[in-house]
Amino acid sequence: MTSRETINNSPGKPENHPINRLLPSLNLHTPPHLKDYIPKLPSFSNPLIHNPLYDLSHEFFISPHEVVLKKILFDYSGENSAGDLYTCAGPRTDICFDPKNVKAAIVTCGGLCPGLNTVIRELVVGLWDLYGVREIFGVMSGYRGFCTCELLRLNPKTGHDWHKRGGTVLQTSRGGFDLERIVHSIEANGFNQVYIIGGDGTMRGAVKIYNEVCRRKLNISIAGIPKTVDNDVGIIDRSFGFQTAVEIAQQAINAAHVEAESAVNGIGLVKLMGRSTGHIALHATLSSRDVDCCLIPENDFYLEGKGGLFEFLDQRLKDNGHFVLVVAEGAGQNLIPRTEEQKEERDESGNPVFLDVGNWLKSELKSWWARDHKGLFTVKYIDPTYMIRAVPANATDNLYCTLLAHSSIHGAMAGFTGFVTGPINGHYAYIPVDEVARAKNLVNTRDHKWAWVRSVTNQPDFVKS
Ligand SMILES: Nc1ncnc2c1ncn2[C@@H]1O[C@H](COP(=O)(O)OP(=O)(O)OP(=O)(O)O)[C@@H](O)[C@H]1O
Ligand SMILES: O=P(O)(O)OC[C@H]1O[C@](O)(CO)[C@@H](O)[C@@H]1O
Ligand SMILES: [Mg+2]
Repeated sequence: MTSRETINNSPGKPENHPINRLLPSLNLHTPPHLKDYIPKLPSFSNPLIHNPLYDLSHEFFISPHEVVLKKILFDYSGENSAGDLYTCAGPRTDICFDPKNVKAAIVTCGGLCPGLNTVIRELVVGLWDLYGVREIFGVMSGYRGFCTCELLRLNPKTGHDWHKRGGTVLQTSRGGFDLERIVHSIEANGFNQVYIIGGDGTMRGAVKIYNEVCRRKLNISIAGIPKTVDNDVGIIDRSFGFQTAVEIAQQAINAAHVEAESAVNGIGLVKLMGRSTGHIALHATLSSRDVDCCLIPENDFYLEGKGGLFEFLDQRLKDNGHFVLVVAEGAGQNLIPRTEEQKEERDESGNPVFLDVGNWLKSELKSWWARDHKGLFTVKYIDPTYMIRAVPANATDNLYCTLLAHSSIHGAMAGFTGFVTGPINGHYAYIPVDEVARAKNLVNTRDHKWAWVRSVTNQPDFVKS
């Protein structure tokens, strides 16, 4: 349902200006709208027009033509250097739901992430205060809650302090996705706005729900809110809770550094979350500056021989007497010996189950030292695991969650559906959910950030010569 229009008018520029060459290559990624399949959708005035708290005189409402440019830095003299435009998020003058008739459902799926409770709280407060919606329900325990019909009635009073709490008051789960039962439950309960908060797996589920709702031509808006502590969701700038997680990860690295420095040939080994992406490890490394080597899933490494980890570590121990090693949980999985059964292991959502790279590294380090060295040697392994994600959001993430939730409400009220809300270059946008479900945000080991890690740590590139 994603429509891509080509923009080809260029007001105010001389015909031969080089920037004109960009215009044919701009793609507008419009989120689906209920009108796509319900042509006679009613229209209502946005109640914010009568809200005395808002100054409507200056660019308050978003026009249908306001867009956010994905790639804001480009060379306009080059070929194919322009890019993608996304619909600007925010309130519209006309909305497609009468707030009196809105019945909203909110669900959280997948792993925890700091800020989940803030998003839930702000969805409730925003629906209630901005639009006057009174029928708001939490669906308990992820997608499974639609099937069991476990609902929790929500209002701003019940959720007033949720932004101060880690976790999700609605509980979450993996697996249990049953499309038929979910859409049946949405219809049977009379929900006409469904807010789905989750990561890449959740968004793949949201695409299926949206497609089925669309096929049945139901007047129901499906709104996705991207959540993942790993920061692996593509297109958007970053996911909420990520900064909080990086902050907490610092504490683990600090402790590892203190332990390593205080021992003879001390190694401080920290394993951080990051299933298939090393964003947390990378950002924590860059912020800390105490890290000697950072291992991420996007950059293969090896232990023995020239250019390997042990050679580097040996030299650092000789130079500094200690070593801090940060490893993302998804790194080195191809190096750890495993049984056929372990290779096949999946969690309830179908995600591969990892072996503990930290424990494996610890044991490899000890064997290496015993084999090739004499004298004292200590490895202190710190695995903060869930501690970095089971905390309340920090101030920045709390604000982000609030804007995200309110932008999402404005989008659903305006009749958008099958969309995800997220910041693109600092501006909130509505992105087709199928694009978000496909886009993966990996660490680009060829960009300046990874180069910066290499220059801070001086670690090898692990490319075998
Ligand atoms: N391809 C898919 N189709 C339908 N549902 C899916 C799909 N992939 C995952 N899901 C469902 O989405 C929910 C969450 O998925 P998953 O456990 O992979 O977490 P996630 O949303 O990726 O979040 P995170 O990885 O940040 O923890 C689960 O209920 C799972 O069954
Ligand atoms: O919550 P679970 O099922 O233990 O899964 C943990 C995984 O969830 C995440 O926190 C988010 O995907 C990963 O970093 C981690 O591998
Ligand atoms: Mg995921």
